[in-house]
Amino acid sequence: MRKIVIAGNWKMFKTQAESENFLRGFLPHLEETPSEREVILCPPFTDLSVMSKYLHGSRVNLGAQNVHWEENGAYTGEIAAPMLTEVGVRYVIIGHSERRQYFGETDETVNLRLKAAQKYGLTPILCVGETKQQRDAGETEKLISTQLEKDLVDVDQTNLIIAYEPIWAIGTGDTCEATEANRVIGLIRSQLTNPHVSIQYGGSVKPNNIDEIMAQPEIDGALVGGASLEADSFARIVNYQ
Ligand SMILES: O=C(CO)COP(=O)(O)O
Repeated sequence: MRKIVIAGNWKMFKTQAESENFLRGFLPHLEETPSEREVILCPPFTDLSVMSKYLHGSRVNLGAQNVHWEENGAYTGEIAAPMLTEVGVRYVIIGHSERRQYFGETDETVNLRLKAAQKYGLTPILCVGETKQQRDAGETEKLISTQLEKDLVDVDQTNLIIAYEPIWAIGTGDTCEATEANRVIGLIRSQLTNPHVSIQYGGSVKPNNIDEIMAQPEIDGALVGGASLEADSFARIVNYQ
């Protein structure tokens, strides 16, 4: 069975006080959320500890936005898996296009991070997706196939979530057509050895398009940026019809 997974990626937004304020507004909405839906929030590192305490006993799980492959060491600015698990983190986004684009993330380092996350019991959310230029050149399938091939070397597919995030749809309001996202996600699934991996769509997911996205047979959830920053809007997404 493929699990439905709705995750909010807060990127570099929200102080601790703002994160608590969000939870005050968001948690009451979850009374309406079907129990089989997994709800995850991925805030900045500094919010994790305070949110973990606030979320104690709630059904919301915490995710981080990155993890290093070593257990500790001289890696200024990085974070290690045991530091995350100690504060209650269960998931971690790896290989987001913003990491690949601005911070030198490569398929090789993505692969190292995936394996390290799993070693310490975290479930990685691996992001893949093409640029506008690659899409226009007809290279979408090839690009994603190469990313998967390189990123998933020796990765355990029984503890993995994948997010298809076309880069041109991120933060642009220019959502990928639901049927097209469904098609690409079907292709991603055909390249996996485990048919039960949940595959999310990400890129301008909003309250007004979530129902159509989730109606697609191949799409198992959403990775939401901007629309996860506001309690009412993320609640509407989590409580899609
Ligand atoms: O990058 C994303 C989630 O990881 C998507 O961001 P937006 O929902 O703001 O387009």
